[in-house]
Amino acid sequence: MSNPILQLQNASIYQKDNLVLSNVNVEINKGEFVYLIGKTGTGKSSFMKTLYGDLPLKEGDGSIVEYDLKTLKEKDIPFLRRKLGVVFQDFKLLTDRTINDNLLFVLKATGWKDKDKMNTRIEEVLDKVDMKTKGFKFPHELSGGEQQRIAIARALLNNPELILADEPTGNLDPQTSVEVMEVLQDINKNGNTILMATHDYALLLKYPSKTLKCDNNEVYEVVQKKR
Ligand SMILES: Nc1ncnc2c1ncn2[C@@H]1O[C@H](COP(=O)(O)OP(=O)(O)OP(=O)(O)O)[C@@H](O)[C@H]1O
Repeated sequence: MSNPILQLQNASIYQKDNLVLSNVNVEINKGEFVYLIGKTGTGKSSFMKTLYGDLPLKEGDGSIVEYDLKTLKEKDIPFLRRKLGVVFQDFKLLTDRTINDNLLFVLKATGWKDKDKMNTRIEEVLDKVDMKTKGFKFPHELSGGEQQRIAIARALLNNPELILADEPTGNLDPQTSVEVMEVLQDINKNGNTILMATHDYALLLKYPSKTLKCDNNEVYEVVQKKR
């Protein structure tokens, strides 16, 4: 039985008054790994931003992790983001504190209070991305691939129902991209649903999965050829 975690119907995606994508009909079910591809400027980031409440959904209908995007209020956004894990191309780690303190910052900001529980959760997520021994380091002491693994760990802290990854391998070399992708694949196999925007076609070929394409102001599902 399908169990949509994300549903858009006749949605239009705007950047201010500019229509970026129209008539978007997309459904993502629990447990899926879905790519969002398309040339630069075709609207991948705008699509993602609409999903995490950074751009308003002005036309059409949309629901994500049980939030109605059409009626989403400013005050709902922090709560929506707690049910989403968002991963960016440029990692967005806080440079003035250690990895452990980066993760602690997010836990405190999202309402965690118990110190032991917070430390346990930090260990758990670092373990999931194979970075358990690196918590004491500062971001600049880690490689790009390691920083991205930390960003994925941070996204996992609150057990998100959906992970939105916008070009997570965009700043990484091909070998490191594969390593980060392996982490995302493992997380998906453990039950997390992932939507990943990318223009890395090598990854698509290596890890084939459901693919949505932005092109010509539309989003449609690509049927991958069997090789
Ligand atoms: N802040 C903004 N204000 C106005 N227009 C914007 C803004 N950001 C992006 N756009 C426009 O919206 C369109 C889609 O951009 P978007 O960043 O979503 O594309 P993208 O597919 O993610 O590209 P890339 O792969 O380069 O990140 C482009 O025409 C872009 O110029």
